[in-house]
Amino acid sequence: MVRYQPGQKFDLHHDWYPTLQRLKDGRRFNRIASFFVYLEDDCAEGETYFPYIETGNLQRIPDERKFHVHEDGGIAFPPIAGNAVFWVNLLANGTGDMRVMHAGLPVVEGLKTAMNLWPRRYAR
Ligand SMILES: O=C(O)CCC(=O)C(=O)O
Ligand SMILES: [Fe+2]
Repeated sequence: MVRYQPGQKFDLHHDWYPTLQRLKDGRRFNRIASFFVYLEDDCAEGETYFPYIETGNLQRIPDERKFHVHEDGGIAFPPIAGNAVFWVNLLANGTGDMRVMHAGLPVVEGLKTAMNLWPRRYAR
């Protein structure tokens, strides 16, 4: 769970681990994908921002309320309670994909609450 009050943000990062995480039973894993679910959207701004995702070849006009092209490049998803963003974190060879770097832009007013679900890929 993440919760933001006015002025709070989450700086640019990726959700995948640079090195595999190790469990007590010895298994090692990374976060293959992310589901980011907005639970509370009673706020101004606070978009989830992906600076390296381009929309150049979109086949249809997107709904601007769901996401928009950011003025600095990339795309941004405004928090809408009940909506979720899904993306894949790892390349086919298991290493992290830099294109899914993202940030939680500052919340200017109100509260934003959201939940992360991180399915795992285990090393064999
Ligand atoms: O708050 C956001 O929009 C992004 C949060 C995030 O990236 C995370 O919790 O890993
Ligand atoms: Fe994240």
